[in-house]
Amino acid sequence: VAMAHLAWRLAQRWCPSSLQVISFPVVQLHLNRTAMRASQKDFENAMNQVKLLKKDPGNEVKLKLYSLYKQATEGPCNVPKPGVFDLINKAKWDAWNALGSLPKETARQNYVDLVSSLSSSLESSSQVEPGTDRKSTGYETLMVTSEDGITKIMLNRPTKKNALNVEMYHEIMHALKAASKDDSAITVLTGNGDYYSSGNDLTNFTDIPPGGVEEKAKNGAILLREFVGCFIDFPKPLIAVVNGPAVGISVTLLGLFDAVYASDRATFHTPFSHLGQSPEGCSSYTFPKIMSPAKATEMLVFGKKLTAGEACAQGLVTEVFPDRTFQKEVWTRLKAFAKLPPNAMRISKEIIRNREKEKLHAVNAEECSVLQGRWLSDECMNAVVNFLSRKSKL
Ligand SMILES: CCCCCCCCCC/C=C\CC(=O)SCCNC(=O)CCNC(=O)[C@H](O)C(C)(C)COP(=O)(O)OP(=O)(O)OC[C@H]1O[C@@H](n2cnc3c(N)ncnc32)[C@H](O)[C@@H]1OP(=O)(O)O
Repeated sequence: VAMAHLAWRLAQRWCPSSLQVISFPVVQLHLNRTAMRASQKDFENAMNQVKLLKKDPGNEVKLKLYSLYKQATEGPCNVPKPGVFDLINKAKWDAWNALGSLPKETARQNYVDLVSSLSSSLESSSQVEPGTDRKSTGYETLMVTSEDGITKIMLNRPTKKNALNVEMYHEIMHALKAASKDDSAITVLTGNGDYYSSGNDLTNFTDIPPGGVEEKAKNGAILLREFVGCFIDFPKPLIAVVNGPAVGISVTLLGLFDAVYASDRATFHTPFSHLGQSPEGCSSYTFPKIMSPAKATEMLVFGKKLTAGEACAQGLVTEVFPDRTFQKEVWTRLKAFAKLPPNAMRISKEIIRNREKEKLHAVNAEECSVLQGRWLSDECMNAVVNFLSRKSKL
């Protein structure tokens, strides 16, 4: 009752009034501006401008910016509606959904107009972090930067140990697609804070759609398959900089990276059986190949946690560095790699990956289908409930 009361009070504060205000000016802008078209460059400039605003424009404007950004980049909202208790994501979903079938170009123009009006009304700073060529904004759960020929995708939910919520899955896919087309030579995935990532956000299981848990599991499997597919198909050298402990899907995906550098503080843990789940990220195929079937079984079936040294000895990690010098040593090395001829690196990766691609996609499909069933099992549901009610941690 207390939860419902709290949710209702928060919903009153957040949603109905702000959403009416959100949708109306957007429609007006649409009518007034149909003749104008913002270019992709204008849109990118506007995204950078938002980052430079010194004053917080407030939640209502941020919701507008968010919805226009999503509409401009992904088109009409067609993702499942978050549950009533997931207030923030629900407010964002409502804002995006309120844009209906507004064309992408118009959303892009409206975004540019809104940012321009904010920039003139709020003081903005023209200072860019020194040495930063480009900073991608518009991400809620990531920090994406590009400099020295390296696009860095940093998982940015440090207070949740960089657990992957549904939004983060989508944003990583988006960032990978953008990185595959930008002018960087290599791409890096890393974590902000003390963890690399604690894996799938277990609250992903809580907002049940009208179609019930079956629909939730089906949507989860579709999302997971698409997500892992982006790693299989990523065309440039992809490097993991594992700054701290890694759990679940953040570990299994490492088998699809081209190099993995780890701090000696990192650990590698895939407690799938403890969670009533089964391996994903193609690990049922890559891990036995990388480390032998028996060692893979210890990790994937018995949930044995490896130190960074052990993971390196078994081939999952390329090299381990002392935590004290980790960042300096790794980035020095990556900057040198990024100076190599990018087309040669891309073609060499293609030759290595192409032999396996079909197999990897087939494995991915099978793993997702098995997991879809697992998510409906009592074993899995009990494990999630135990974590969420704080009865158990890893
Ligand atoms: C059916 C729909 C699915 C939709 C999604 C589809 C794709 C899914 C595909 C992948 C499926 C599974 C693969 C996996 O990744 S399985 C692994 C899942 N991860 C875990 O089980 C880790 C759970 N976390 C912990 O055990 C501990 O938090 C920790 C990582 C050992 C850290 O312990 P700590 O004591 O140092 O810190 P703690 O206080 O617990 O954490 C700080 C806050 O962060 C929250 N948090 C951490 N990890 C997660 C997580 N994985 N999910 C959700 N929340 C997490 C934690 O609750 C704390 O929050 P708060 O401060 O209490 O608010």
